[in-house]
Amino acid sequence: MQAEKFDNMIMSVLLLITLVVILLHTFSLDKSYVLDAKTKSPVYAVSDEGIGGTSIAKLIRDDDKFILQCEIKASSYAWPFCEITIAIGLDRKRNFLSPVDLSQFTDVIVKAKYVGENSTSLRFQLRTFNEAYSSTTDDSSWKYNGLEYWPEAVSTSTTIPLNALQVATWWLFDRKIPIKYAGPELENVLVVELATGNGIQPGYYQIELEKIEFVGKVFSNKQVFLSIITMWALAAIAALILNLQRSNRRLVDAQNKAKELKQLNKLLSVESNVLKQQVERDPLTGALNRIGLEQVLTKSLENVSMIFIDIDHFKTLNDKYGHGIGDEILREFTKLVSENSRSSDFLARWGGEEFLLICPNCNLMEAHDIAEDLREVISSHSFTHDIEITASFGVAHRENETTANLIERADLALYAAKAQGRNKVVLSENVNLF
Ligand SMILES: Nc1nc2c(ncn2[C@@H]2O[C@H](COP(=O)(O)OP(=O)(O)OP(=O)(O)O)[C@@H](O)[C@H]2O)c(=O)[nH]1
Repeated sequence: MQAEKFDNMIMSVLLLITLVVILLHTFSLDKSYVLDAKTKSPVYAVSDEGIGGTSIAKLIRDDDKFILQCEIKASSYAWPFCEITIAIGLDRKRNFLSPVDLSQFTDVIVKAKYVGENSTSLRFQLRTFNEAYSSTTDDSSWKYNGLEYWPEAVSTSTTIPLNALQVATWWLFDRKIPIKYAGPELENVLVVELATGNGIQPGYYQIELEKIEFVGKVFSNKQVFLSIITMWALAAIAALILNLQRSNRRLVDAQNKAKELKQLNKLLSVESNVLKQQVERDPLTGALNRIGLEQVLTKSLENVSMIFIDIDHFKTLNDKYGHGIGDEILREFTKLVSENSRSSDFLARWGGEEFLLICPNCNLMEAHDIAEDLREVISSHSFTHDIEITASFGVAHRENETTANLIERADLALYAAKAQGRNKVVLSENVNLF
């Protein structure tokens, strides 16, 4: 239960984290990189003058904008232009400084427009460096990633998705750039350019540039979803390990409990055996008592014979040696009879110095032989204090009769044995003869 609560709590925390991350990513965590009149990067006006053309460009830096004054002149140079160059990766002397990585941004908002009579398209370009094909000293080796567009007359803001930028094909062709580098690369931007468009007619043009703003998310969608998936995957692995540990612990607990129960069972079974012994056994001799005898006789035993045994003149023995010695003799007698009867036989103390030996799978003659052997063993045994005793035996085989009847017949045979002078074995069958 405790573990379940813990799991639910962890699950809720993970869900909450996932939700918060998605919400933050969607509605917040924006980043931007702004280039405006306050930028510290060097900003220049460039024209075709010097590369074969005669156009003149002049840059005025206002408080809140750049103004490019441009006189496009017809000349032998086929592609006259004027341009604002913001050298974000160069120093003031146009030396290579350090490129800026703009690849993590998704869009660029260009706030620029033509003012005055003449207007045409604008060319937005990012010039990038790749050591595979660029040289730090030759700016014509820097890739042209650009887009030409028509600025709105009213709204001066144009949003350009950065994935819409294309590499100038004339540059790819001129520089013999390998195809694998033919696509836009925005990792190492050195220069941001805003130039007049292609096919511009001679005349005076003025461009006002307020701001170029690169916008994007602090983390990319890929990063966010990868982190969420990683978090859930780690949580799943942790949950698996935890559950495995819990199962192992439960297994060990169960095994310990089973062991305890087994021990308890053993103890109970020992106790129950002791109790059974106490209930079914005679405390003095350890032979079965009447309850024990009854248990034996209710078993479905086959071919049962019964031997009634009575120690001769036990009263005299008691009188002579005392009751204590009499008890000792009874114990020793029981031991002797048990040791000299079959392991399948049952010895019970019927009362006083009287015993019954129940012999299953034993016909009358076999029972007679057992009794005879016992008689001899007893009479020849030297008991405690060198006492010698004898016993008389009445033997009966169970016929189709009640137990009481069988006992009575064995008792009668015993009586006959006593009558014949003791230390005798008499079969029930022969009782009537006497
Ligand atoms: N020491 C001792 N004596 C017992 C016990 N139970 C019965 N007795 C004695 O056993 C004697 C039985 O005497 P009797 O029934 O007269 O029989 P007996 O003296 O053996 O004579 P026969 O059976 O005719 O040979 C009595 O003196 C009883 O007191 C017992 O648990 N311990």
